[in-house]
Amino acid sequence: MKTVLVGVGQAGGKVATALAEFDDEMGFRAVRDALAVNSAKADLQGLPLDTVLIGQDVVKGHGVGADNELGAEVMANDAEEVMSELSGKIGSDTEAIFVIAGLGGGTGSGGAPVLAKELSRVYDTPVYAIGILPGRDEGSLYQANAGRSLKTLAREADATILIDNDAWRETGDSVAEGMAAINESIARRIGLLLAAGEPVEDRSLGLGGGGIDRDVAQSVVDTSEVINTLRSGGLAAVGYAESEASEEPDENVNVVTSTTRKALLSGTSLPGASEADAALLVVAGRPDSLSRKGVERARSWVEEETGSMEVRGGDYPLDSDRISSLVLLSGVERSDRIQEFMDRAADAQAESHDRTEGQRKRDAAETFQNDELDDLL
Ligand SMILES: Nc1nc2c(ncn2[C@@H]2O[C@H](COP(=O)(O)OP(=O)(O)OP(=O)(O)O)[C@@H](O)[C@H]2O)c(=O)[nH]1
Repeated sequence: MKTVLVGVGQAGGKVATALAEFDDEMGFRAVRDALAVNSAKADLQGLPLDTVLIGQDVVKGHGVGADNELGAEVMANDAEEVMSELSGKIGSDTEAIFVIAGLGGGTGSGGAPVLAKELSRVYDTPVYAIGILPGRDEGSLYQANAGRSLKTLAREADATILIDNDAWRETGDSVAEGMAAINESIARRIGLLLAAGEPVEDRSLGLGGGGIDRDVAQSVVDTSEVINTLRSGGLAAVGYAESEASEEPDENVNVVTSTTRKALLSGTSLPGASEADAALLVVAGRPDSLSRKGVERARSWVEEETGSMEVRGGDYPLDSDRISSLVLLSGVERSDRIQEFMDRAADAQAESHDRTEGQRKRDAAETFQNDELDDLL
């Protein structure tokens, strides 16, 4: 999937960098170009990407200090410059544009929905967002910011893949300590998803050694399958797990099914999200040891677990000693994790509005429709 990345804000710039570097190291060539946009000059310095500094006349390069309304405003004011920089990167062969941002801060939280809206207005190419949710311990301003940003982003982007900053945190790690590891996890998952539709070069993938055999490394999962899985719009999540494989396909039936189970039940970017409108399963491994039966069983299991009849899938030939499963879930609005997050965001906003607490029981899917949480735009 030929992709252009735009990282907005600090988290956006760092994750876009991690993803572009992963794609490059693996030789996937799915990431065709990347741009980092920020209102804080210091956060752009040192990034190995092209950059645009926004809001210079307002915040003088110092960032918007977690004020996401100001983040939205400076992006709107300087959208022309950002779009002009992007017009040199987005070509007729671009298959997707990814806007990446941490939703709890200011620049990315406010700027990403504004940019997604503008990109959708100008380009026919699908515009997807990767939205990073603040960890539970990040404070109510971050929760409220993320709630408003997510509500708006979900409306403006064609789909929003959510990453929960608590998802892959080791016990005892603070969010800050775990950040590099989280960014690597995001890069691997999204990187493999983007690569699924691309032919790959003959080099090691780092999945237990070995290189990719050019003769068999064709794209089995087509880019259109990723796009169709995300077509229902709304919120999405990715799950991933890998395990040691046996040489014989028959011995790998259970490896494929158990790895897929692990990917969905304990490896997703949004813990607890398993109910979905649509899903895509990509099982990667050495073709002569990959069990077709295992892949079919895993796909049926994903259908049962997600409650979706729209589960696409395929295997991805990879000369590796390991078998890995990547699951893309689309339409996860009804998950408990989203419900819990939207409740927290609405409470945090109510607190900041100095309101007495309203009705406590909310339906997260409805929170996207009603006015309990203010839109940002
Ligand atoms: N996964 C991940 N999350 C990050 C990273 N850096 C910051 N975050 C999260 O992103 C949110 C804050 O967003 P930032 O990107 O730092 O803020 P910003 O968009 O630059 O906005 P301002 O600094 O307020 O102008 C918080 O929830 C952080 O936990 C990162 O490198 N990786």
